[in-house]
Amino acid sequence: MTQSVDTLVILGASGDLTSRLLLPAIGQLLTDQPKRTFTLIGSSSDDLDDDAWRKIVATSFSTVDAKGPTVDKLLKETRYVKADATSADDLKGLLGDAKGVPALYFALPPAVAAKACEALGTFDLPEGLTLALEKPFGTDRESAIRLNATLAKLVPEDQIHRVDHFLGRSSVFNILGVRFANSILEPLWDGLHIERVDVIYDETLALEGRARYYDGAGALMDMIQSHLLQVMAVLAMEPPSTLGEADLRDAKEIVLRATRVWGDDPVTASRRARYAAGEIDGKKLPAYADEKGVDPSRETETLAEVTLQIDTWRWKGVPFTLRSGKALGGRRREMVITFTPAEHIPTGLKGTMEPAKLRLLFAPDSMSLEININGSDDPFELERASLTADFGPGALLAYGEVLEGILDGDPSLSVRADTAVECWRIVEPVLTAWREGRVPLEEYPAGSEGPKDWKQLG
Ligand SMILES: NC(=O)C1=CN([C@@H]2O[C@H](COP(=O)(O)OP(=O)(O)OC[C@H]3O[C@@H](n4cnc5c(N)ncnc54)[C@H](OP(=O)(O)O)[C@@H]3O)[C@@H](O)[C@H]2O)C=CC1
Ligand SMILES: O=C1O[C@H](COP(=O)(O)O)[C@@H](O)[C@H](O)[C@H]1O
Repeated sequence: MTQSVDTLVILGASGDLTSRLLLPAIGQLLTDQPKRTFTLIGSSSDDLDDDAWRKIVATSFSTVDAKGPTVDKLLKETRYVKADATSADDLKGLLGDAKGVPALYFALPPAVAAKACEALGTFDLPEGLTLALEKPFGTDRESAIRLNATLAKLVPEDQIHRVDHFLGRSSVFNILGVRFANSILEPLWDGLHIERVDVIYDETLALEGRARYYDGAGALMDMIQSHLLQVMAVLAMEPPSTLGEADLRDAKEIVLRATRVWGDDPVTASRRARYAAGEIDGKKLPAYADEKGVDPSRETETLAEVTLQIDTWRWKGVPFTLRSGKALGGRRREMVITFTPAEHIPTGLKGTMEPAKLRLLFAPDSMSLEININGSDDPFELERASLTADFGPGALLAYGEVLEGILDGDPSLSVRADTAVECWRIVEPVLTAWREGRVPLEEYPAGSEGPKDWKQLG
């Protein structure tokens, strides 16, 4: 731990991200690493006072059983400042108030965060200021380029953290261990031995009152353009020499630069759908279009699927399909690597001929390698067996890993400027085809597996 930040200012302190994910991660980090000391300031446009804010912090901390003198000290000293994040005067006041080296965490809707960055360019910023921006970074490729240019005028690139909390998930660290700490998988990790790769993140959660943000984003921008492309990059990248910031981020960037929509045809390579009324776990859910704050004419998708190709020797001909959706009947969150079928099964063996599959599951993290083995009764009758292993949950929550990087000035887990633009470049043809109505918006009942005729992945 070489902490470089003295005061963490969260803009958007009254929002969902702050209370549900950031504050619990801070509580856990301080419980796990009690030598850390920093001041926390919460800020948003809401009329809160210090006591109300402390209550929010304490409630979030209690969800992770945060305790110890460092936690108590932070709780006692944390303050709330009402501010408009897009006002230069308010931001100047906030930063002027911060002790030592500050970090600004933009837990704000993306358009508001972009305006806040422009406002920061109108006055002198404190030495060492760190900026942490949430995904989605910008709202399209052009705006991401503009936002990068604005940020580059404010602070050096290594003080900019474009947060993608999936990069802090133990599931992503597990890919690195399984792939690069064994000599049995990496030689098979290419188009000669792998038929397809699917990354699936189906949630049972629905809109959860987030229309203000989600209705302008949808499943493609919310999950695929950011998180799932990052996961795919780690699955597909060349083995890096180290896990240092430059090696890791270069390796991801190279693979993303080679990625494009399968066959350059977004119409056949993508699908979108929106949930209709239904039921999940005995709870009735209204149609997405009827949720509070949703404008149905925007045709925002709540389930998206895109197939990509990676133009490298290693991945020629291998489809990578990324899928994510809300209000689905079951939580299915996994990366599935389907190997090519055996070249020749000796005549005399019968039964299942399915290719081997490696499944890496997100939280709780586990893996299973599904293979064909001889049957227990008849040795000539093949059966399916699964070799499984559980991974530990990791010492820190994903946001704890991310915050640790921010507080210690290590950008390894953050998305680099060029990569943020690349991710928009990859999905842009799909966004355009959808906007032009060239891919129909289908429907699925909440609580189902998605539209009936969609092929099962993995
Ligand atoms: N929620 C989640 O699960 C996740 C969210 N994210 C990202 O985090 C970001 C925030 O999302 P989320 O917390 O869900 O959104 P919310 O709408 O719940 O919260 C947004 C926050 O921003 C504040 N805000 C909006 N405009 C201003 C302004 N001009 N000045 C000051 N404060 C302002 C709001 O305050 P007020 O209510 O007073 O307007 C509120 O505190 C998004 O980019 C999202 O993609 C990323 C991962 C997960
Ligand atoms: O960034 C987001 O991620 C969550 C899913 O991540 P999890 O770690 O909470 O499972 C998703 O629900 C949300 O819509 C999205 O903004």
